[in-house]
Amino acid sequence: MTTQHLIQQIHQKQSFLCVGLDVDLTKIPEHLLQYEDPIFEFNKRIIDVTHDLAVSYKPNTAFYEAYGIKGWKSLEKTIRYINEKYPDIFTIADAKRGDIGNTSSMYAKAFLEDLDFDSVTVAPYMGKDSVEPFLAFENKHTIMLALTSNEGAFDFQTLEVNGEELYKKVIATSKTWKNSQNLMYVVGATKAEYFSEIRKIIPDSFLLVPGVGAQGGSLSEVCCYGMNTNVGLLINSSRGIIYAASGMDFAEKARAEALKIQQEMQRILANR
Ligand SMILES: O=C(O)c1cc(=O)[nH]c(=O)n1[C@@H]1O[C@H](COP(=O)(O)O)[C@@H](O)[C@H]1O
Repeated sequence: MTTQHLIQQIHQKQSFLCVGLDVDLTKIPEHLLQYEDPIFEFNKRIIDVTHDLAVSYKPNTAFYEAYGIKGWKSLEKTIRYINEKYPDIFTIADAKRGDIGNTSSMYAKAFLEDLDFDSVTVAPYMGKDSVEPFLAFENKHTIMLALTSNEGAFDFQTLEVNGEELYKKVIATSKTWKNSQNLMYVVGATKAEYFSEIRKIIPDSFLLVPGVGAQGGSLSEVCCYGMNTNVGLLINSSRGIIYAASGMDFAEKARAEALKIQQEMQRILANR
């Protein structure tokens, strides 16, 4: 999907919500466990009730890999379902990959070609040659960790290196890589006060922003400091939406949570 298409979807739906499909079999409604593929059944229901409120879905691959080959099959069925039924949705494989070049090429093929996601998350620790293989795919996007939502972000990312914080150096350097126009960046919603500084380095890039909902980040603060003229934000909530309830009404409750966020987004878009 092109960035232009994503922007168009954001305006059409008045939403920049990304629903995180982090499915844990111990948390899904019991009545779904009788199906052959409970994870897929859960996802299908969540997707069907939120697709008009969200522009993106982000399965975190850990939640599928944890169930071995069955989990991988559920992931495959989920992405095929979205691509066939809701082709205007921007899909993110949250896999946080990155390795020496030839290995990264294989990771990129797995997620961007075989599974046909629109994007994949990568960790930048191994540098240029570990990220560039992902950037080679036309109309696909590589979402690189910049400043993460967790406490451990302060262990390395904010350390000063030659007078500059490491995360800033990483972002600025990534702009010099081949096909860097295909880069987006992860910035945690729990770090709203950093967005202005980040926007000075990458004013036009899309930012994937996890950390609202269960991690307590503020949507309005993130928008205040992080939004650009194209909106430029995809705000992710996983647990806050998909586990809104665990009974027979889980899908309606998930929709109600997604609707709350979408309505707040609509208000923010109208007032900017
Ligand atoms: O890359 C991510 O998506 C990510 C980066 C980050 O800094 N923090 C973060 O929480 N995430 C992911 O975003 C999702 C957040 O889930 P909830 O906290 O349940 O909304 C999980 O899949 C995390 O792995």
